[in-house]
Amino acid sequence: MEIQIRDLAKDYGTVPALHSVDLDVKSGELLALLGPSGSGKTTLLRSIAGLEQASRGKIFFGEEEASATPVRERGVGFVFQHYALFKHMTVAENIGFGLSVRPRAKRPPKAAIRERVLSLLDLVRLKGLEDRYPAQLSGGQRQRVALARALAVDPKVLLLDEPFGALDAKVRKELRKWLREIHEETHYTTVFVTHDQEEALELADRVVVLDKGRIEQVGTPDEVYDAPATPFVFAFIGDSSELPVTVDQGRVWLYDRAVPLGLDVVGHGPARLFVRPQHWEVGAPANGLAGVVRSVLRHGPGRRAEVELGAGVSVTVDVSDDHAVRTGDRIGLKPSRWRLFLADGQAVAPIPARRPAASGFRA
Ligand SMILES: Nc1ncnc2c1ncn2[C@@H]1O[C@H](COP(=O)(O)OP(=O)(O)OP(=O)(O)O)[C@@H](O)[C@H]1O
Repeated sequence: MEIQIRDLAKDYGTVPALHSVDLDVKSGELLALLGPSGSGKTTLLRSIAGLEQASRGKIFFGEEEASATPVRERGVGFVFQHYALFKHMTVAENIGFGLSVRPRAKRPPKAAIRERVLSLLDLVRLKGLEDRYPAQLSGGQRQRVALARALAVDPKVLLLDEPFGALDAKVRKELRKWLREIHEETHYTTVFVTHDQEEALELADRVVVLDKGRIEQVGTPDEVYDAPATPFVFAFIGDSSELPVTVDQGRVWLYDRAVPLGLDVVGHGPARLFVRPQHWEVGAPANGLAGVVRSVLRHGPGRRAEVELGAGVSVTVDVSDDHAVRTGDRIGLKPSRWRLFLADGQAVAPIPARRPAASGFRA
């Protein structure tokens, strides 16, 4: 079931939480809503569910206007971060609940409900735990039950609000893998909210990056990481350094020094240059932007240096172990990949991406 969101806006009194959001969710895809706290992720998800009344705009499930359909009839499966299962019901009763409370005419026979519950238990890898009570499960197991309960009624869309947010890092990682596997098996159209970029990039087919109630970018994990569309997305996803530069006659200047970008750029005026730590080439001071190494710290398998370029500008640089870079050294830096945004937020030139992004320069 595809979802179309058109010009959706939501205000809480005078506080705008969503501004004119347009979004298409493809049938069968796993879409992440990613953004900092207060960016509107939950409001968007709850609006899709019908739990929040939008101030303006429309939502379609397929051809049908969902925004005109009562919540109960939207056919939405919802899993919350703290979805309290019914404590007095067993796992099997919890999962079968949605089916067992259907009106008599639509309610499957008891044996059919039992069969559906057992197959869902199998799907969420909890076979054998059907007679336990929620208090006898771990947090991760409870979220699996919550997902099975949401799936029991065969929803048109599945909505997950920080489903693993309350769990520890190791369990989160396991459940991430598990959710991806379940998605491969079931292909429910799924939208999930997370503020954890690693979770979004690892799990989702596409990521929607939100800030202040607006969509900044929609793209595959590779697209949002390799070719961020806006300065916000570049700064928010992955590590990066930002240099306040000026574009003049095809060259990019950090104050009075030309930044060695290897090609000319189109545009004029103040701009923001973004570079990821792994995209600096380290050489002699005369061979690039000269700077002084202020610190070198271990970072995963390699090392990461803070390099001061002067005038209060520092950048973070990954250095391989065989580079003898030490605190106090003077080195020269050249960006191998970068992205430049003019003051109006437009990208001047794309980063050569692993997966080719739209290429060419802006006129
Ligand atoms: N019931 C409410 N009443 C008033 N303002 C609200 C209400 N719910 C959300 N907001 C405001 O709307 C904006 C978006 O909130 P929302 O919960 O959608 O953000 P979020 O991205 O999900 O944040 P978080 O990651 O912290 O949950 C915020 O400014 C928030 O303070």
